[in-house]
Amino acid sequence: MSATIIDGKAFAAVVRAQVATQVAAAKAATGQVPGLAVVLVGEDPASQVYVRNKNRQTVEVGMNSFEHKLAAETAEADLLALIAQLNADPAVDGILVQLPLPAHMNAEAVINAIDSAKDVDGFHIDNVGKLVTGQKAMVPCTPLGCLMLLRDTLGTLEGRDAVVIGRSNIVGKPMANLLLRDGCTVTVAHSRTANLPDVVRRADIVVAAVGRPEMVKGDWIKPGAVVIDVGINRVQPAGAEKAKLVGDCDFDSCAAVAGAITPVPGGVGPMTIACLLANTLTAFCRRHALPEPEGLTA
Ligand SMILES: NC(=O)C1=CN([C@@H]2O[C@H](COP(=O)(O)OP(=O)(O)OC[C@H]3O[C@@H](n4cnc5c(N)ncnc54)[C@H](OP(=O)(O)O)[C@@H]3O)[C@@H](O)[C@H]2O)C=CC1
Ligand SMILES: Nc1nc(=O)c2c([nH]1)NC[C@@H]1CN(c3ccc(C(=O)N[C@@H](CCC(=O)O)C(=O)O)cc3)C=[N+]21
Repeated sequence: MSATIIDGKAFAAVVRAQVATQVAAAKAATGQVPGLAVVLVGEDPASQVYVRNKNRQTVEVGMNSFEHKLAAETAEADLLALIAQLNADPAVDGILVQLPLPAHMNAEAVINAIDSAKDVDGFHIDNVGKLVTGQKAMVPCTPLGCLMLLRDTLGTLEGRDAVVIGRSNIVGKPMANLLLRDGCTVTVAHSRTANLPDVVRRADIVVAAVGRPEMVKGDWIKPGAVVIDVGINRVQPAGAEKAKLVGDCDFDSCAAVAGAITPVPGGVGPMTIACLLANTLTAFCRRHALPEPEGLTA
């Protein structure tokens, strides 16, 4: 194996420590601490794990955490009423509605009902528009975490060829826009892309956000490229009792060729939560007309 392993877990701990320091300073300046409200509709076990982790880490950095659990059959109108209440609550700086929502709800309408200043996921149409046009926005947590890891690994991203595999609104598209803003030449690949391995072979930076276990193989990777694996796939290995977590990249074969690579778990996942806390602090600072948090925004 030749690649450097990018330790997202350790980097995320550094980000959280920076958030904690700046939360303490914000508290000293205002007498208040940032608050994050997380709304979970239904009982998806994976979502429950994330929400529990978010809750614990929010409290650890000195913020208030407000958890709202609603039954899967909750009416959309009731969820919208809760969002209206959180929008109006001065103790709440950030609102995250865990996705996916149950099928009977219109996720777009729900997301756009969140006050865009409190939209710490960066999914509200106003924040998407601001990101694309280069205005100050709330930047989606997973792509922001990937950007931090890439800047730390490579320094400037200017002039690099980047291939993002996946075009979702949550990961692929905002990732592509952030890389474009940092000066990369960006290709966005997806399920209809022709000759995907050849497209990926051009890349100095590969971001895989596909949701297909171990799809990206080592012989797709240009020697020395930086590989960011966003995928979180729970698989059941033959003969093994416990399910395990794998990424969208075949780790061993990619690590043999890449210059640097993120592992799963311990790569992008912990950065997503750290960036959620960073965004909540950013929202608090903007609302209280404090300076932007240092080193925590895109
Ligand atoms: N680490 C973290 O914090 C997070 C991890 N994730 C993980 O990242 C992965 C992607 O998530 P998300 O973006 O929400 O997923 P989506 O399912 O919304 O999007 C997947 C994208 O991959 C593309 N795709 C699917 N199959 C192929 C294929 N065979 N070849 C090329 N492209 C393909 C799809 O193309 P098309 O548009 O044509 O259908 C789509 O654009 C998942 O594993 C998810 O669990 C997600 C969020 C946070
Ligand atoms: N509104 C909304 N915003 C999100 O950001 C959002 C969401 N909905 N729905 C689900 C996805 C997924 N997601 C992850 C967060 C942390 C880890 C994470 O911490 N992963 C650990 C492992 C955790 C484990 O063991 O299961 C790791 O990769 O090391 C993973 C995935 C955020 N998402």
